[in-house]
Amino acid sequence: MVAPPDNDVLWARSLHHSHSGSPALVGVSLGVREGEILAVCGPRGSGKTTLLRCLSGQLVAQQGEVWFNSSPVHTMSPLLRERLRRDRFGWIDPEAALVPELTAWENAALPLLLRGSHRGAKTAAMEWLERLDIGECARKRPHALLQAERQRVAIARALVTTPSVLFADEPTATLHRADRAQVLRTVTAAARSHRITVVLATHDEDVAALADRSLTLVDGRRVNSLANADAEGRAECSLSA
Ligand SMILES: Nc1ncnc2c1ncn2[C@@H]1O[C@H](COP(=O)(O)OP(=O)(O)OP(=O)(O)O)[C@@H](O)[C@H]1O
Repeated sequence: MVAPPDNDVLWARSLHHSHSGSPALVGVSLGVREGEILAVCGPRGSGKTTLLRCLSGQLVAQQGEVWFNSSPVHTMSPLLRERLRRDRFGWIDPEAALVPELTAWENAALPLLLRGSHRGAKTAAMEWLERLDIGECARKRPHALLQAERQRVAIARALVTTPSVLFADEPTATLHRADRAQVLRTVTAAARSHRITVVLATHDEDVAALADRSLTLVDGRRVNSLANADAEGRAECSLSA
């Protein structure tokens, strides 16, 4: 087992994974630099979600390696992987799964509350809700929120711990076009200002254009990697993959 390059926060080598015998990832390798925003593009069923789940330690690929900050994720115990996800990663799903009994701010603060970081949890959650333009919804429960508002709460929850890496799986797929651009700009600006590395799965070219770099999967295989010359406010471009 050879350790990855020091300057990649996340690194994967030759990932292979099948679901019930049908291949979802076929030899995918990549590296992501600290603070980089990488878009993982590809049509439906091309393996984007499976790749994000392998990189974040939710799933261990049947073959291949995943490293986070020079630690092998693929050989970690389930408990260590869970801790890694809780302490260092944020995750946004296409549709918000919020706790119905909790208010918006309590949902957003949940990762901090679960860590036992009660002090400052509400302030941090409120700051993210304000930044995502839903501060006035803080006391509402999910059933009283619009779908777009629920998704913003889920985004606030993913950012509230200031994770090292944010995994965003089609984070704006359920939003209207106008909402989509604004939410994505907020997320990418927040990531850049806090040096959060982002791995963003999308099949939308407009979304991918906000990243520093994009790679494309087709039928579970990597077909290219492009630096986005005009990504907004981008950090220095990484060509490490
Ligand atoms: N839990 C599962 N059980 C069986 N097959 C699965 C499972 N998850 C994914 N697949 C299959 O694996 C392949 C890759 O799916 P994946 O969800 O990773 O792709 P995707 O690019 O994220 O697609 P989408 O844009 O539709 O979410 C697809 O053929 C999909 O049907």
